[in-house]
Amino acid sequence: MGLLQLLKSQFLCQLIICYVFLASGLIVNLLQLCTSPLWLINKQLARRLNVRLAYCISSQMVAALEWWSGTECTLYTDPKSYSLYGNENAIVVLNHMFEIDFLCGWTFCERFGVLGSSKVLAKKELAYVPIIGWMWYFLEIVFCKRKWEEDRTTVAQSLQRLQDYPENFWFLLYCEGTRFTPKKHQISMQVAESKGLPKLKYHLLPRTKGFWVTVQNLRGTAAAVYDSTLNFRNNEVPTLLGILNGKKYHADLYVRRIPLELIPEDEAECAAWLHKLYQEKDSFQEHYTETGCFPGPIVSPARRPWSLINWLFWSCLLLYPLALLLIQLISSGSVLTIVVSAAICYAASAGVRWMIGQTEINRGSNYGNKEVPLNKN
Ligand SMILES: CC/C=C\C/C=C\C/C=C\C/C=C\C/C=C\C/C=C\CCC(=O)SCCNC(=O)CCNC(=O)[C@H](O)C(C)(C)COP(=O)(O)OP(=O)(O)OC[C@H]1O[C@@H](n2cnc3c(N)ncnc32)[C@H](O)[C@@H]1OP(=O)(O)O
Ligand SMILES: CCCCCCCCCCCCCCCCCC(=O)OC[C@@H](O)COP(=O)(O)O
Repeated sequence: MGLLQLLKSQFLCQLIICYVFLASGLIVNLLQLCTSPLWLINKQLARRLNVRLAYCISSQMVAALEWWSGTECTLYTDPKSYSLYGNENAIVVLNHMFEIDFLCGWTFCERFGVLGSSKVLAKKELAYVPIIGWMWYFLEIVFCKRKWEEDRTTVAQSLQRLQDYPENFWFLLYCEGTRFTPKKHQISMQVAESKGLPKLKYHLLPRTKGFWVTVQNLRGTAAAVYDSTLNFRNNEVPTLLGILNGKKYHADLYVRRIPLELIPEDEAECAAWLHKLYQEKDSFQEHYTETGCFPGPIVSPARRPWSLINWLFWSCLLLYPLALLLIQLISSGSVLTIVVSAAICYAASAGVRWMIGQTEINRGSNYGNKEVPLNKN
């Protein structure tokens, strides 16, 4: 292990990264709250401000991936589509198998200049995660309860609000609805069988309603669907804790641009289209497993310095007062003050650990885990 790698694996370094993230995140959340009155006066300006404020938070996680862990992200795509990425609104359909797939998605958003405005159809539980969830509230992220009866109107309404969004955005949709586990896979394949659909090896059966409602409500707003399939080299199982430890991974992303006009308007036809798309995605994963690459030319965008610059800015701003505070604390000699400060540090690190836990598959939800009564055709 090299010296730099040893440094990266030190708990103190990780503590500093988490402290900067936590302190700057709460400051940004507060600034976002301060933009509330502006929404009534100049909504578009409030949105633009929030895009930049959100960038301050999400780009720190991107910096951890790109600059701290040195993880490489390779893009396989058609060079003709490449020039459109970042210059139009798009719906991104991504497989949901890895704990850091959202972070790899964010990395590509950063490289194409849409990180601050990127959106997702997220489960409601994530709205309550401090910093990220609160930041999302001001970014007009679309939340769902994964109960169609309740979601059908709320999701459509939230999507309609994006029709006059002033910045280009990518709207991420994990059509599988939950992360891949062997049990969820087995149950969803029973559903596939009951519907007479071919079995998938690497994906759960996609839920089609969210996709249909998104396409219908973003017609005229988004230009295309970016069908994206992600995998990691050498059968790696990447984690956020691994990233914080400075572990380097290598992600490969295969993206196909599909103009929105090619997607059927009728709900049943749109569902069938999505099922076919997932069968194709499954074949790309099979190709990856067999050959170690995706079928397509590599056109990788380089990482940009902005996420690192943002992180250095917040570090300079927040580490100096922390150092002063520590010196004062030690020189005060008060046992009570030291014990209270240690308790605050402990509570903060437990909070961060809980947030990291939100990304862990073995702490995931039970959605898709319940056997459903099947009507065999
Ligand atoms: C150039 C570079 C390109 C790309 C870069 C990549 C990405 C970057 C882009 C953007 C980044 C932005 C942000 C990223 C940051 C963070 C993201 C973080 C995480 C958030 C992710 C989540 O929270 S995922 C969970 C929430 N989302 C979803 O669930 C979406 C999918 N779900 C749906 O669409 C659902 O339909 C629903 C949620 C709208 C409604 O849920 P409900 O449960 O009510 O579903 P259904 O009505 O669909 O279910 C009933 C039907 O499903 C059948 N069924 C039953 N059991 C199963 C089963 N186990 N598997 C499959 N199907 C099942 C059942 O038979 C019913 O069938 P019908 O025929 O009646 O439909
Ligand atoms: C600079 C770096 C500092 C890092 C330290 C702080 C880390 C804080 C991390 C907060 C992350 C919170 C946002 C998480 C997004 C999680 C995405 C995700 O994968 O959600 C799962 C859902 O899709 C499906 O849920 P399940 O049904 O599988 O259950």
